[in-house]
Amino acid sequence: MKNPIIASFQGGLIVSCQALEGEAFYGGEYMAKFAICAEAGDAVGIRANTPADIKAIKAVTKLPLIGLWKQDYDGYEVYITPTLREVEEVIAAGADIVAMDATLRDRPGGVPLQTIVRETKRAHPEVLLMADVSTTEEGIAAEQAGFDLISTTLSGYTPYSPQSSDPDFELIAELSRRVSIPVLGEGRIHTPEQAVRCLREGAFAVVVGGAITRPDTITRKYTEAMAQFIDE
Ligand SMILES: CC(=O)N[C@H](C=O)[C@@H](O)[C@H](O)[C@H](O)COP(=O)(O)O
Repeated sequence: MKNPIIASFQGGLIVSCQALEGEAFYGGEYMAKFAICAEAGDAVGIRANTPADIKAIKAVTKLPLIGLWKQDYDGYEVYITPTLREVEEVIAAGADIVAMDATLRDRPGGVPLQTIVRETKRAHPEVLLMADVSTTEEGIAAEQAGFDLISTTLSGYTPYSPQSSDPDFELIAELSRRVSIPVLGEGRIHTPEQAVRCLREGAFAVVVGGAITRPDTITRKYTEAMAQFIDE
């Protein structure tokens, strides 16, 4: 039988509540408010960055939480939960699922992804692991490595994946055919119609961030469209 958290995601919307340092909404207090709004709007889960935000969100919602910790390491491109240290902190903060970069790129300390997956599963058998990928090959490798879910998070953010301002529907469709674990559509989903298309292409669930939780980006979409009209 499918894990109950995974089963609860089926066909649903997960809202990514993230703001980085320097953004107006930076901080757990604000992210918790976004999570409350997501729950009120019938989202099935939350995705959040940093142990502090994860703790703040867990305090105000019962929704399952996908946690990650973006950390830069000198000389490495991998930044989403790159080492076991971040994995442990994300779990200690209360995440039900840990999302991590599952590309085939080098990781800080030279620790292979398979080792991180194995060690995490050994120490925390109850925690689910989500593979953030940018290509079909990475998704297939992630399933073999023992991940529970795959998300298309990193398509457009690795130099070798398609660079587009829209969701990678092709990747969603291809991965859904090629792996047997759930595939989530994530990344640059701007509209409800695009979220529905992700499901049509085979996505098990959909993760939306900026289009819901980044008011500056949303504002810019309006101002740019209007400025274009004025210029015409
Ligand atoms: C590439 C990367 O670092 N993505 C991050 C992953 O956690 C977040 O910054 C995104 O907001 C999230 O993936 C949702 O995507 P969008 O905000 O486009 O709906």
